[in-house]
Amino acid sequence: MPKTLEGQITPSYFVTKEAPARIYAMSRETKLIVVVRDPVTRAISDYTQTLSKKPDIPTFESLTFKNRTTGLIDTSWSAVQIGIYAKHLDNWLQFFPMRQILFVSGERLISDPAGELGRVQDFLGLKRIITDKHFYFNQTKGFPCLKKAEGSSKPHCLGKTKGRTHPNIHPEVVQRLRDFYRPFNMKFYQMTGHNFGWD
Ligand SMILES: Nc1ncnc2c1ncn2[C@@H]1O[C@H](COP(=O)(O)OS(=O)(=O)O)[C@@H](OP(=O)(O)O)[C@H]1O
Repeated sequence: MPKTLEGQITPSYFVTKEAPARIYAMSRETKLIVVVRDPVTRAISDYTQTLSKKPDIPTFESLTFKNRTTGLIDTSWSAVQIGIYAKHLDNWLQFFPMRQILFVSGERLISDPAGELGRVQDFLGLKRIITDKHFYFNQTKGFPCLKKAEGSSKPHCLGKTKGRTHPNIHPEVVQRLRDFYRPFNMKFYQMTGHNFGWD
């Protein structure tokens, strides 16, 4: 019988302080896959998702800053906090070696899904079964879609909650966030040995 791999997906694992110790206690051989994207876009996407559920929340700008005049960023706001990848990774590296962690680029998952999934398959020790021929780019959605969904002859695209239009954020605020994340991004590139090109 072929060996099977079991997996579980939860976006909050990566940023949960207790998660590495708990997973390590369960199985120290576990392979970890994390999808990361530009933390600034991630924060805006996060805010957009919350806004779609709670339209009355304050503006992105007012949540970003502790003090708008000094430009002091509120790092306790989860949309900001989650994007400090180097800090979260540090926590995982107390338990797991880098070779057991794969970071998938969210940007490349859109521009080159087969390439990125090639890395995932290699990391999991699987044959490269998913390739370019499984995808087509849907211009309307702005995302790649599967030519055929599993067990079906029909295409499959991501659901309508993906690719929500992000609100326009003042360029000054975006720039301030870019400056804030830069040192953490550099540290993250160093730790992973991979330049994600977010600057
Ligand atoms: N497969 C794949 N490839 C590329 N990008 C993807 C993919 N799946 C989800 N996304 C984008 O991730 C953002 C958060 O998605 P979700 O709404 O699914 O978030 S959550 O997992 O429910 O928290 C959201 O980003 P934005 O659309 O830019 O806001 C999703 O579009």
